[in-house]
Amino acid sequence: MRYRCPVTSDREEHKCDRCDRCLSVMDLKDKVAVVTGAAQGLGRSFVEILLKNGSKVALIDVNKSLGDELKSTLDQEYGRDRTEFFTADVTSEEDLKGALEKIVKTFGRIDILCNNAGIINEKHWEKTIAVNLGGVVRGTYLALEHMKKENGGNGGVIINISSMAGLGPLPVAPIYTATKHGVVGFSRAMAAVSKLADYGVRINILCPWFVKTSLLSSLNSEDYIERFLPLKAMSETMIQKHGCLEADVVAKAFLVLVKDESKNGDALMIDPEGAVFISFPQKAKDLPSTPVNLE
Ligand SMILES: NC(=O)C1=CN([C@@H]2O[C@H](COP(=O)(O)OP(=O)(O)OC[C@H]3O[C@@H](n4cnc5c(N)ncnc54)[C@H](O)[C@@H]3O)[C@@H](O)[C@H]2O)C=CC1
Ligand SMILES: CCCCC/C=C\C=C\C(=O)C/C=C\C/C=C\CCCC(=O)O
Repeated sequence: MRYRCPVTSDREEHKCDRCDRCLSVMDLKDKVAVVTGAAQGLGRSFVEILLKNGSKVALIDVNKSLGDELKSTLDQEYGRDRTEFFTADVTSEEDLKGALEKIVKTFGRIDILCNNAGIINEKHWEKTIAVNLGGVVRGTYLALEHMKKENGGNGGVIINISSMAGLGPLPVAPIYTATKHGVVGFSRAMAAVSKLADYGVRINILCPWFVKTSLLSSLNSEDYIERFLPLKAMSETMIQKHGCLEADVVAKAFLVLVKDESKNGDALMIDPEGAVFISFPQKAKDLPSTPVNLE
């Protein structure tokens, strides 16, 4: 059957820059992907969309029982050789290093990493920083050792999960906001490093609006919001007004960041109105600004 562009309907050579033929697109068939925080919620949706696109997926989570349960569900649908579950806490260097080494032993390589594990806990804020920012830094550094071309890796792509709270403030959760801004800054800087040092690895960021997962129930726990409890109604109003995303919709945006080879250091924001790439200026000096008179 002759090719027909799904965007322009062209049958001949063309340049719409929107279809798979015009864009440089990563083929996920037989690629090896790793997802942290994979046992439920967004992580689970990322695992499933990678499997549907032909990848093998290593699931990492601190919750062993949920991870084992998901592994047996996936075995029935995709076959036993397509996934493996590894128990690891992303705050532990020993755990995560060990898990990635076992993954390379099992599957032979790592092509895709999604640093997704995250929590909201404003009371135990040091833990929130350790998981949300520390886990992303650790995962990125450890996986690059296996993925970068200078070490004999095949290159690939790392997707770090931030939030819209990585682009603007979520008043009910200042520490969470700080970690998610940190994920954006770290990922952009590492994307520049990867390009300059020719690692062959793209590093991108996903920034979702509120999603229907167990994380949302943090909003109902005084233990998690602590001193910011009076601001709880503000977040509830935001959700009532704009709605809440389904995890499988966010997974479609994740897939764009994985596949589009032209994206490195890019942040994709997704809310109930749709998905948009965020335009950051190249330099801080190019940010919108207002002069201040110091005299
Ligand atoms: N649900 C939402 O509204 C939004 C979530 N996000 C981000 O998406 C990511 C996933 O969140 P959800 O799926 O909503 O949460 P979730 O609570 O449904 O799932 C998180 C998973 O991470 C695992 N996990 C937690 N700490 C871990 C650790 N130290 N090591 C390994 N695994 C660990 C949990 O066991 C759980 O399986 C997080 O980074 C979150 O900040 C971003 C925007 C909105
Ligand atoms: C401590 C309880 C918080 C409960 C909220 C639960 C989950 C939230 C997860 C998020 O990542 C939040 C996602 C989107 C909203 C973030 C910022 C608001 C928009 C900022 C802006 O528009 O400038």
